Amino acid sequence: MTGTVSVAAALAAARSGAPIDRAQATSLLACSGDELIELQEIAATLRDDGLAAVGRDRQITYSRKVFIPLTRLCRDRCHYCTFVTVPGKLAREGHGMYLDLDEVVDIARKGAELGCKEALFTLGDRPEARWSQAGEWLAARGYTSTLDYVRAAAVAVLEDTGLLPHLNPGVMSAEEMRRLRPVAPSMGMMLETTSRRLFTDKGQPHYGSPDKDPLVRLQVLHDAGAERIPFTTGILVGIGETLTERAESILAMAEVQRAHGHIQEVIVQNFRAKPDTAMRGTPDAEMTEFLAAVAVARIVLGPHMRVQAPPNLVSREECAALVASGIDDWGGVSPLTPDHVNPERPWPNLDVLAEITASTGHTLTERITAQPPYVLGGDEWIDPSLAHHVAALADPATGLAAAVKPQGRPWSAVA
Ligand SMILES: O=c1nc2n(C[C@H](O)[C@H](O)[C@H](O)CO)c3cc(O)ccc3cc-2c(=O)[nH]1
Ligand SMILES: C[C@H]1O[C@@H](n2cnc3c(N)ncnc32)[C@H](O)[C@@H]1O
Ligand code: MET
Ligand code: SF4
Repeated sequence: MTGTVSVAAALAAARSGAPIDRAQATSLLACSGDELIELQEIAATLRDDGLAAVGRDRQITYSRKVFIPLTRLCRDRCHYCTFVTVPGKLAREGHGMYLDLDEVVDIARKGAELGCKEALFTLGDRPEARWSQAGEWLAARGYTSTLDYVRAAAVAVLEDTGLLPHLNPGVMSAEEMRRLRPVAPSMGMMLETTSRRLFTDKGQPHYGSPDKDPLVRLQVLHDAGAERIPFTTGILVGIGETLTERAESILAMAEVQRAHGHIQEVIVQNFRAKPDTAMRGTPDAEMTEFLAAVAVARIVLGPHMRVQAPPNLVSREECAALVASGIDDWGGVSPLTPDHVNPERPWPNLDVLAEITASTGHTLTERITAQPPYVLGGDEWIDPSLAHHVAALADPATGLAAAVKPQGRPWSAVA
């Protein structure tokens, strides 16, 4: 057990660029007032230096995307989740267990018209393990699992629209990721937290959700690294984790990145209570704590990590505070589809986001789903089966988005 560290000593360590340990990170996560301002300055300077060093002075990126909720059925029951539903409810509302391929392609095609370049597949984890209706729906169409269907849907999007899939289907095995790698330039799964207590203890948000065991999630992160998949992860702030647990979660992501180098971005997402969930009475993540978490993530993960916070989960003024805390990416923003995970929080219009970003002295810059170093990294990171699809949307000089509209093109597996 490390002892407590004074905030002043932890700030001095952060300022000097020394590695930050658990006790120091915990102490920094508690900063408020003038100390928070100092913490934010350290983090923002680190971000600025990192971007300048790679020739991207003051660029803050986003990915123009459509959100494709392939299925809302899930074997888990996270207490904060409003996305998850049950077969009876879907049937009553006249919806299928999954989106059909033509529904998927229809969303992507409308997105392509609006210049979207990413198709974000976010879905429930392995619903067939809990719901026979899910397994039957898949079997009737010749699919062996939800992830098998994700692969087919990604191929349909690539061929019919040219959008690049980003897969966020929850826990995957190494073998499942290997099968999906040729159809998506990037994938992701939030670590959420390393707190095992939030999973093992009755009444806690991850109790009863086998896919939220942090040991399982850390294994996924390591497996994705071994498979050389540009990977997005992150933490959910304010679900009942202590500051020490929050510090441990950030340090764990840094450790994974040191081992494999595949973490293309880290999302720091604030919990927002939803009325129809078990956590409806839990207060939203507190803004001071959230800003400190963003800054500590930046400091621990370093100048070359892309640190992302979604602009739709805070106010306009708070967006500026996120920039001041060291983010350099807004994540996926859609001119078409809602954020189905946070349906009550519309994205700012892209002109407004550009204005907000400009007001902080930065330039809003469009990227594609895989972050520039991975786009430019060739075969090590982008499967050869996707090379043409990616090249069609990327600026070859920067690895960011080119000024083009996606177009469908045939996809085939390259051995
Ligand atoms: O609209 C959303 N996009 C989410 N995204 C997508 C993200 O906004 C971007 O599309 C990706 O970062 C593209 O690089 C996630 C992606 C992941 O890999 C893991 C978690 C998330 C979480 C969300 C989310 O809650 N809402
Ligand atoms: C897709 C990601 O969205 C996040 N997520 C799920 N529910 C909420 C909520 N109520 N508030 C904020 N983020 C949420 C989780 O981190 C999940 O992994
Ligand atoms: C809708 S939540 C995002 C995808 C997956 N079910 C997870 O929790 O990781
Ligand atoms: S957060 Fe993801 S894993 Fe948890 S219930 Fe919702 S869809 Fe399922």
